[in-house]
Amino acid sequence: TILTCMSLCPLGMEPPPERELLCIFGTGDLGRSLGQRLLQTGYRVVYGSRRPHSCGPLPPGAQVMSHTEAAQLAAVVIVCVHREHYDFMEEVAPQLKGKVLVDVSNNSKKGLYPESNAEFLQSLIPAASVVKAFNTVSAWSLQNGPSDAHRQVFLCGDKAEAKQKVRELATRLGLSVLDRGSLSAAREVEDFPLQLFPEWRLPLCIATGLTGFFFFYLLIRDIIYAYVEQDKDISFRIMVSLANKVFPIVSLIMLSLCYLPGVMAAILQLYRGTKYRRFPDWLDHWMLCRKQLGLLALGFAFLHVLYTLLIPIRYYVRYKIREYTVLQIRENKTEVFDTTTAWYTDSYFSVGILGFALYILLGITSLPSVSNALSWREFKNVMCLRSLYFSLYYRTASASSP
Ligand SMILES: NC(=O)C1=CN([C@@H]2O[C@H](COP(=O)(O)OP(=O)(O)OC[C@H]3O[C@@H](n4cnc5c(N)ncnc54)[C@H](OP(=O)(O)O)[C@@H]3O)[C@@H](O)[C@H]2O)C=CC1
Ligand SMILES: [Cu+2]
Repeated sequence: TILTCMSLCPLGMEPPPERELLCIFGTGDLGRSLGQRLLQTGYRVVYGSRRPHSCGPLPPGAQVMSHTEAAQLAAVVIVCVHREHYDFMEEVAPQLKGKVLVDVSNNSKKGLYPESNAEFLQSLIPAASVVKAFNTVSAWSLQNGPSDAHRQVFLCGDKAEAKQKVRELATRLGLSVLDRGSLSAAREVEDFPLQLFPEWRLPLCIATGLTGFFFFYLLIRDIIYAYVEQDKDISFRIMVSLANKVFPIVSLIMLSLCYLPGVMAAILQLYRGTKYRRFPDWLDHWMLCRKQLGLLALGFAFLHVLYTLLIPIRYYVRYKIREYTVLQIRENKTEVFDTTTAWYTDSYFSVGILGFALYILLGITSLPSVSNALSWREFKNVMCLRSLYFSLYYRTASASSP
């Protein structure tokens, strides 16, 4: 633990022994942030730029010169330039012979180019050893101290020595390094930053679609129907009552959508008699966004809890209670206390709260850092408990509602 802690803690790192000089091409956002961190770590940094005299403020202590001059000075060159501009590299090629070239670039879309950026760079400068790294860290997080999610650096390259050099560099920066193999893995590594959002897109669309559908359905069924049939205006119910019907419905559907693909995948494997075949694309995609479906379901359940807690302070509810009390007084009647109802409503709330607590527990355990610390059996028990509470909650809920 102490060892990993030290490798993660930038301030606890030893500075490089002989204040090694590194070269960075490009004085843009990433070039500056990376240079600043490297200088803080104890490296010396020289920038290679198209305009060494007018490139704006650079981190204090850094030198700046032309690409050719800068490349000559260092054994490692970090290319912080977009792939579209890589053609300038060919002019620098003679100075890059035998050097380690670090490719940090990302693309804005998948499949934009036939080969990965790193392989493209290697083909431009065959005499250098290209290593892909740092593309998953951001300039922003480098400046503001990387959080856990932005600590991970994926490395790949064909020359072991070159990779080792970059690995050392990343470790000194307080980043954790994962070796992804040879340069042919660069394409996959370049896709990582693009994969952050697609997993949310589908779940968000489903959530919006379901919310919209059930809102309009309930609007017609409850409010417009009452208006047309009985000429009653109960449109104020849209704000709380209607919303509080939509949220739990959407939450439960999303929760089932979160578990359904796992069951379907299991059935498919049993049917095929093997687990060594790919799932159809739609199922694969669905399986990959289960966590997001579950987290959105949790969000909707949370809204449902808030809206339910709000009920007693609503004007409408207070009015109804007062009206009923006055009616009893007028008619000189007394409502008898019904123990069964008391039991029903209390257990309804209590099981609801416990169910929600377990829902949250499930949400927390699905966070990578927590689930890594749990064994599979612990995780499974959390899930079983939760579904037990849910079935209890909805049984009491249906029994207690009029
Ligand atoms: N910003 C980020 O958070 C991250 C960026 N990256 C990758 O890092 C690379 C650089 O990104 P970023 O710093 O944000 O980009 P910027 O646009 O901020 O900077 C790019 C730099 O490239 C140089 N440049 C621009 N055009 C040319 C050209 N025609 N020929 C030679 N050099 C040129 C310029 O430096 P000069 O004027 O000094 O020559 C410029 O400052 C990209 O490949 C990006 O995908 C990867 C991870 C995170
Ligand atoms: Cu409920």
